[in-house]
Amino acid sequence: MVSAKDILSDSLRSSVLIIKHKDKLSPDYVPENLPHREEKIKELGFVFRDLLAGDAKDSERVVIVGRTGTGKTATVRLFGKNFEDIAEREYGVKVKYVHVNCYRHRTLYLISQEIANALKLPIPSRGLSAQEVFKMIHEYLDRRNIHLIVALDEFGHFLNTANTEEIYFLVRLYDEISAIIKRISYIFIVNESHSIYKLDRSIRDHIARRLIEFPPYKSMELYDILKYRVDEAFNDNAVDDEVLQFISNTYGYDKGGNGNARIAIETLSLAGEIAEKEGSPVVLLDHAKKANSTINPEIQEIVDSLSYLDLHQLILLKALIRVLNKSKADEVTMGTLEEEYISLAREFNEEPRRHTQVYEYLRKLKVIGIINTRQSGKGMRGRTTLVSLSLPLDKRLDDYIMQQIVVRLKSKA
Ligand SMILES: Nc1ncnc2c1ncn2[C@@H]1O[C@H](COP(=O)(O)OP(=O)(O)OP(=O)(O)O)[C@@H](O)[C@H]1O
Repeated sequence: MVSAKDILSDSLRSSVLIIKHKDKLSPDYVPENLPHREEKIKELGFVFRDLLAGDAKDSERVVIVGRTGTGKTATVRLFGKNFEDIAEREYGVKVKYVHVNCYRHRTLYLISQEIANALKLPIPSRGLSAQEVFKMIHEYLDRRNIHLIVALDEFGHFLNTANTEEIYFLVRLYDEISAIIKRISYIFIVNESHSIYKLDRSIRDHIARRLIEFPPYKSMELYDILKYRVDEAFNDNAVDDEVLQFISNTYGYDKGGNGNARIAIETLSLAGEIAEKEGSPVVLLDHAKKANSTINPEIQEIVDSLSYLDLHQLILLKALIRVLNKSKADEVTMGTLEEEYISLAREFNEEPRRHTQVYEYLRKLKVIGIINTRQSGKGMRGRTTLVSLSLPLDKRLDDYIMQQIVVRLKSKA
């Protein structure tokens, strides 16, 4: 009998490795180049270029805003590292860049400690306040003639938890510390712009003067990002072009996706692992599809179940998407939905089904998990059923439903 050890040893020896640098697919890895973020790096350079003058007296601040996975962290980190280098080598100016994650360090005190640690500045063990630590940091920079750029990533967490005085102290530092040369500059990274607009005006006006927006990636942008990662992390010719097209079309913002590079890279990485596990020397479309359904299991299951629905159930679903799109609301009343269904069925030259049948369809769609229903509470005349979609309104879903309707209509003809 073959021992378990032999089986393991054989499988290890014969396994095909197509990912040569796994670390380059990890979310923390910052590549040397960030396709489609070159302009943002230039904009950051523009904001901080006065620090290179040698006699810079003012500090700078800028807010970076964008959805998750739009490259905010990676871009700012890459900028910081390169800016430090260029300042020293080409201008003989000392600039230090420090990146603080405010999710992990969400109080003023923890932020001050983190900056001090990054500068290797020993803090006396007697309990100093955060304000005192900031003063020490400033004096340290002054003594060594250093300008500091602090990136405050996930800054929304600090804004949501800190009290007004702390926020005020941090962002209006040089109202509190008197200095001839203001040595500490900031990059505030926030996930959505509204967290800034909720702020007190005196703080908001102070930080939101300069804003750099990071839009969600379009599919051709994701394609370039993925291609670059493939070159860095995979063996030559190990990834089929269809894989890149599939992933970038799935997540591209212009194709109805969320424009999130992190998920796109994660899908690529997982597709690579699946291919390796199956012993395939090349990552193929099928591996990418499997990876995608692992990452989005519920959505995939629901989308699969659409192919079992019949024509009028699909028309009802399409009608729901249409009214939700029109009304920009999250839910619609049964009455409105039914009216839309009737008119849509007629557009397709179909005789609309009767009310009881439509109710039955709704029940079926609810069982599949694609819609939710609830009874309206107080505040509405009578009681009515409110219907909502349980998936995000997504153009791809809409297109897919339409495609299924067309298939059903054709097979009837
Ligand atoms: N233009 C790009 N080129 C290459 N890789 C990119 C690019 N943009 C983002 N990435 C990669 O995508 C992942 C997510 O990016 P990043 O963490 O910078 O996004 P983020 O906007 O800061 O998201 P969050 O708000 O969730 O922190 C990282 O692995 C990053 O390296």
